[in-house]
Amino acid sequence: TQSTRPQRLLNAVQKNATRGDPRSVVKAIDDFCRHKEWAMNVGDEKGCILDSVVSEINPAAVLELGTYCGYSTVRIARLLPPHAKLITLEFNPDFAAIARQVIAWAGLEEKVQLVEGASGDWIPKMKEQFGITTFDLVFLDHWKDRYLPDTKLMEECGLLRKGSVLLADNVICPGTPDYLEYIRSSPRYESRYFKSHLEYTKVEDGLEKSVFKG
Ligand SMILES: O=C(NC/C=C/[C@H]1O[C@@H](n2cnc(C(F)(F)F)c2)[C@H](O)[C@@H]1O)c1cc([N+](=O)[O-])cc(O)c1O
Ligand SMILES: [Mg+2]
Repeated sequence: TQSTRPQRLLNAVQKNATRGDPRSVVKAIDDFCRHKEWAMNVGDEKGCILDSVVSEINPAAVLELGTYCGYSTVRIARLLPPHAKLITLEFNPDFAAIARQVIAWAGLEEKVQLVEGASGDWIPKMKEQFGITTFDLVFLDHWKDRYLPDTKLMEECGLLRKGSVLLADNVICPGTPDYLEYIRSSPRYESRYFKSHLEYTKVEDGLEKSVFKG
């Protein structure tokens, strides 16, 4: 049977990274995607911007929308203080199965809760299911047409507090025009664009960091 790209990415991690060493897992995936097969991880260039935002916030509660193979999950979780929690949502069970193994290889299972399903189903249940009051950081990297509806849903469900940070990948490529329009024109957010490049390419892309004003 043919292997899938996520399976080949996991194989590269298990072959080239050291168990329990998140940095080596991140490097193994970046090397694989740069030299073997491109994959839609946030990547090393935008990943450094992600790292700086995570380190600045030092969040206790993080939500990631779009786990895929777990690359940004590992990038974020490796920087979290003890007892901090990262909940990552993944819709595709095959991707989730790969991501669980990548997260385990990095030795970060304790800090990560991978939840399978749709954002529309899970966002309203975050408080009751996981004892979350509000998220300090949300990383949006899932289907680009879901960024806006899910942001509105998080607002409605009271999951954002004054100072909560939304960090959105791909606001240029593939692009999230309705989300950008909303977040940049809303008086309830202070937004800033971090110009970068689409992972492993020279194409422009960037991250939009938006602070909720409550
Ligand atoms: O399409 C892109 N990303 C879509 C990413 C989608 C990923 O998010 C999951 N998801 C869907 N709903 C949920 C929720 F919320 F329910 F959990 C999670 C999907 O199953 C998939 O693994 C993309 C494309 C390019 N590109 O260059 O084409 C570059 C990138 O960085 C990208 O992120
Ligand atoms: Mg992305």
